[in-house]
Amino acid sequence: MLENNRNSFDIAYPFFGGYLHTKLFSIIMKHDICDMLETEENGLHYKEISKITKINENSIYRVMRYFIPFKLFTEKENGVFCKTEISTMFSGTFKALAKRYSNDYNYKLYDNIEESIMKNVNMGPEALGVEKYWDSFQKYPEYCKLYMDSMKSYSKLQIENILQNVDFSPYKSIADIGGSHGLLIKEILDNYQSIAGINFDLKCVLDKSPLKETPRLSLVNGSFFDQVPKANCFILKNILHDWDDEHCIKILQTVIKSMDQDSKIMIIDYIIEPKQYKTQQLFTDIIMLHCYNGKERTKEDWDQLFEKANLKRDKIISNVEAGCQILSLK
Ligand SMILES: C[S@@+](CC[C@H](N)C(=O)[O-])C[C@H]1O[C@@H](n2cnc3c(N)ncnc32)[C@H](O)[C@@H]1O
Repeated sequence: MLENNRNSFDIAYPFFGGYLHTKLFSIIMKHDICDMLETEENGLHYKEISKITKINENSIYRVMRYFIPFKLFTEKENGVFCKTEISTMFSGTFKALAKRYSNDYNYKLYDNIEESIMKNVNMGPEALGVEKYWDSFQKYPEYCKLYMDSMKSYSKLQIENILQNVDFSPYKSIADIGGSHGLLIKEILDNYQSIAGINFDLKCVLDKSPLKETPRLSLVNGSFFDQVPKANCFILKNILHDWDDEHCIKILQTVIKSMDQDSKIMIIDYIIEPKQYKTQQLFTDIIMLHCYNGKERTKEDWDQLFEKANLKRDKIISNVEAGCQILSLK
């Protein structure tokens, strides 16, 4: 009976306790506590953690202990906390994503999510006091940095897979439209010595990127609603899901103007499969609604969009880690 009760609580807790859980997790991430714990064997006493972070001894002990059932830490001996597979993840691959999503800006951003859901309109920017989500980057440069770092680490999860699945050799020039940190185009150029690349994004984003121009890499700023540079291949990775169909068509039309006869557009985004829902896709679908009026799309949604933009889908290359690729022809 007791076990049953515990199980029921474990199931029920994330539904009503998620806010507290993530708020506590944000303290762990803000103070880089996962990084402090060296190995799964050698831990750190909570009094040491308290000294480094300046968090009260008693309360940091209770916060660390809180996360033990969630396997974020283990407590080897009284008061000594050690790393686990999960905290290793949060000091590596998922560090930047976790920092961004558990950050105070995100709490501010989601404060009015109920309004977005009630109206099916993106009210997120209003919560941040800006007209469009992208304007928040100018207003809060430190949030822009968190965002870029998170997109970079998310991209790292995708890039290896993209390079394995896509042959870029037919193209002389590739423009990554909304390329942000520029990690993808840099990797493509490193792998294909004959290709010239362009990383295209808003000025405020490129100004923050450590990426530098090289003889084969140009950095071009501007808006994809106005004009994009000419290229043989245009990559739109995690771009169209940020926008409703009407804006996607405008973006695609801008790209079409810069295409020549043989140019291709490569869209790298999710494809929702109704009978195989994935947590990650449905999570970002809600973010898209609240922040941008965008959405994650099914294959049918994509095809309808392409039809409206006068584009024909060439092929779906493959399902990859954290994304899907679709090739479109003009
Ligand atoms: C979700 S991020 C994707 C970044 C990158 N492609 C990736 O997959 O990591 C969307 C990008 O679109 C850019 N963006 C938003 N509005 C834009 C506009 N009007 N013109 C050009 N880029 C824009 C943002 O600055 C951001 O870098």
